[in-house]
Amino acid sequence: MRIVVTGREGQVARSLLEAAQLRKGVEVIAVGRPQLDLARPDGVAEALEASRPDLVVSAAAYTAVDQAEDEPEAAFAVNAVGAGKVAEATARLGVPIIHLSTDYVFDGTADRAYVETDPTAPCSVYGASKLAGEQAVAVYNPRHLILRTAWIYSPFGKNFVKTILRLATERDEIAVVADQWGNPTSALDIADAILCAAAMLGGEGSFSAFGTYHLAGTGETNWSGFARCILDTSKALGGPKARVRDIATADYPTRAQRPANSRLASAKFAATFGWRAPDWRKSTDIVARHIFNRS
Ligand SMILES: NC(=O)C1=CN([C@@H]2O[C@H](COP(=O)(O)OP(=O)(O)OC[C@H]3O[C@@H](n4cnc5c(N)ncnc54)[C@H](OP(=O)(O)O)[C@@H]3O)[C@@H](O)[C@H]2O)C=CC1
Ligand SMILES: Cc1cn([C@H]2C[C@H](O)[C@@H](COP(=O)(O)OP(=O)(O)O[C@H]3O[C@@H](C)C(=O)[C@@H](O)[C@H]3O)O2)c(=O)[nH]c1=O
Ligand SMILES: [Mg+2]
Repeated sequence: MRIVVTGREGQVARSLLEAAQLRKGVEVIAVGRPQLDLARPDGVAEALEASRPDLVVSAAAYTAVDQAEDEPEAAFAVNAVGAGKVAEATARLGVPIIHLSTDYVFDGTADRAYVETDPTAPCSVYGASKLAGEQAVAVYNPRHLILRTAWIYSPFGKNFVKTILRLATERDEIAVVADQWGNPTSALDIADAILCAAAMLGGEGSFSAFGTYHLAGTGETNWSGFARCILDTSKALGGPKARVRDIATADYPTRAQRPANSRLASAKFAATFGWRAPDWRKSTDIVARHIFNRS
């Protein structure tokens, strides 16, 4: 099976490329700028056709949450129009699409983990642009899996784990918000889950459970708890050390508003695909070992 993933250097794209190396019968090809530029929709179909996919993983996105508040047109061009173009191209090629979306489609006012049927109400431009992307993907290709995930970290690219490790080399104490709750999710786990789902989509027998799924790490924490776990792990592996101080969201002003509760219930994905993420602490340890070259 030939899987084409959009974006070359993204966390999910790089994790998929790495995961595919360990599997027989799966080839992952990453296509990104300049060949495939989601902000220039005219070339999207051509770039995907040229890579002859059996399945497309739509992972590329405008992911700068605060910056999106200042350039909503750019965020919507990539996350809504661009995602729709990718889906349209897959429909024309007659192949399914696995599209990545986010917990930030919710406003965070629920007092429990969100399920797939909960009403969406994004409180940021990024969240709104990703929601518009979900809707476009669903319109253009009925053979879609929309995977809403959250708080992605990995050995690759920019993410919270790498930011906290960097800050720990610069400071003795790091102040981190303790009133936003969610599920840290390793991109290495997402890649594993995607390959598991892809095998079912492309396997014998007709797959019919297309639709929207939540797919996040097992267990929940807040950003401060996540930072503590990262630094405990770092200390144990001989990496940088720092203390974490709990603060409130109001003490850490940002351009974009973020949901106070963005916990996702991933039971539907587990029931359909027989795959569940490891505990988030276990996955944090694995990613930290990759970063420190200690796996
Ligand atoms: N990061 C997170 O915490 C979360 C992410 N998601 C979603 O999961 C998906 C994967 O996220 P992640 O791997 O972390 O993303 P990254 O931010 O690591 O990577 C984004 C990728 O998108 C590419 N990209 C950005 N703009 C364009 C464009 N105009 N044309 C083509 N490619 C472009 C980037 O390319 P380049 O390398 O050239 O910059 C990069 O490869 C995204 O859809 C995101 O919205 C969902 C929940 C949480
Ligand atoms: C670096 C830092 C962040 N924070 C806070 C800010 C924010 O509320 C939280 C996380 O910071 P980030 O910049 O990683 O947050 P953010 O970029 O909003 O992360 C989001 O990215 C997009 C793409 C998603 O789809 C989401 O699931 C989520 O992962 O921690 C601190 O309190 N102290 C710090 O030192
Ligand atoms: Mg960020």
